[in-house]
Amino acid sequence: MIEAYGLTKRYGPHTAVEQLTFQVRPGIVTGFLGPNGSGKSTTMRMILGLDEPTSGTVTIGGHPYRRLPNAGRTVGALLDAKAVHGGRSAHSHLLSLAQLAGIPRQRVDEVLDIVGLQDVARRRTGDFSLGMGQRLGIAGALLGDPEVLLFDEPVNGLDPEGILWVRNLMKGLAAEGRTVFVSSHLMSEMALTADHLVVIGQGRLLADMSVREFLDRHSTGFARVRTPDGAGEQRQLLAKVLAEAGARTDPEPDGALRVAGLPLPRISDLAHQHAVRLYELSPHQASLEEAYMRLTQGEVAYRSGASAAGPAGSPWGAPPMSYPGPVPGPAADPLRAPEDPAAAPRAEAAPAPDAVPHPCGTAPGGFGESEV
Ligand SMILES: Nc1ncnc2c1ncn2[C@@H]1O[C@H](COP(=O)(O)OP(=O)(O)OP(=O)(O)O)[C@@H](O)[C@H]1O
Repeated sequence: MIEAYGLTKRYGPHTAVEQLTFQVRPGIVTGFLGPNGSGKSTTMRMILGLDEPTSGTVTIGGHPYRRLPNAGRTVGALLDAKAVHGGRSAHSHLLSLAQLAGIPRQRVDEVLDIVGLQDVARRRTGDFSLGMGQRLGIAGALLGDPEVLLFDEPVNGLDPEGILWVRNLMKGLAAEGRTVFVSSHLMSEMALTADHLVVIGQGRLLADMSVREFLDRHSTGFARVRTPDGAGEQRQLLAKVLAEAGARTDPEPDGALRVAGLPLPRISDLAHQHAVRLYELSPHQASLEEAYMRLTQGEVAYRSGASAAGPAGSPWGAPPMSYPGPVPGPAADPLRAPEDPAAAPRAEAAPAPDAVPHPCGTAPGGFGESEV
């Protein structure tokens, strides 16, 4: 169990994390969600003893990370998949970590097998793709067969098959009774992976509840209504009538109307009274992604200038970023802001934990350059 109480981190005048109190329980996957710059990595670094809280506490199994007995075996983490010496092979990287933590050599082959890197185990990690690097980072986290696992954006760079694999891995680890805390800015992915959500915005707690409860609380129902003439006169008349009755209406790209604020029978009655024929009248629930966008609206630290006003006719007013839906390419990632050097986390000199490799793959004192 991970427990944070009043966790706060300030960098000079900037508050990165503010009064966070939450628990991460064993046996389930807990998703840690927030837009870019909301404080997820800072929180994870404090959990792992890599950053000192300005105030508040965070413990794993009742101990601060640095006082954990056998931390290297109790906690595994993937923080930054790129934090690997590019000249070393995957095998030698993992072997160094294993040796420092007193983990038997054969475990290296086991974790390489689990993450599917056995065929490239002797290749330079510098030649690895982003996805292979993620798999290597996950292998490092699993090395000590730990009870508590933290993953910071583990699906970054993975293809659909890799994403599915990570999802099943997380669920499997939780099913074994482990504590699994996984950060993401993609609600759609978390909806399929997590049982519980901790959502933050600008360092503050926005939600701490099950995925089901999150949906029930934050998503709103709406109706889709379609007239035979698409965006023609009939639809215009219906939109006017529904708006007069108190509904919010928004045009959908396919010519339908999205109607919120009126029950379906009332929409049907109004259409009938005004002789508007309907080809569709169907109930819908906003997706988890939409619910998340609504919740974090106004909590986005870095926003894209082009889309800051939101799409025309957005049912959510002016969301912090346009959400174009499942479009391939960079636009599919609604919360990724353009590169902002000011937003890049800077390494903070923190006293090294005990002389064991850190679960996120960084070893106190550094590793040698040569193959082991
Ligand atoms: N060492 C640091 N010094 C100063 N500011 C920092 C430092 N580390 C993080 N920050 C700031 O704290 C805020 C939270 O950053 P953090 O990296 O924790 O967010 P995040 O939610 O993990 O973002 P992302 O999803 O982009 O990784 C940001 O405004 C960031 O610029």
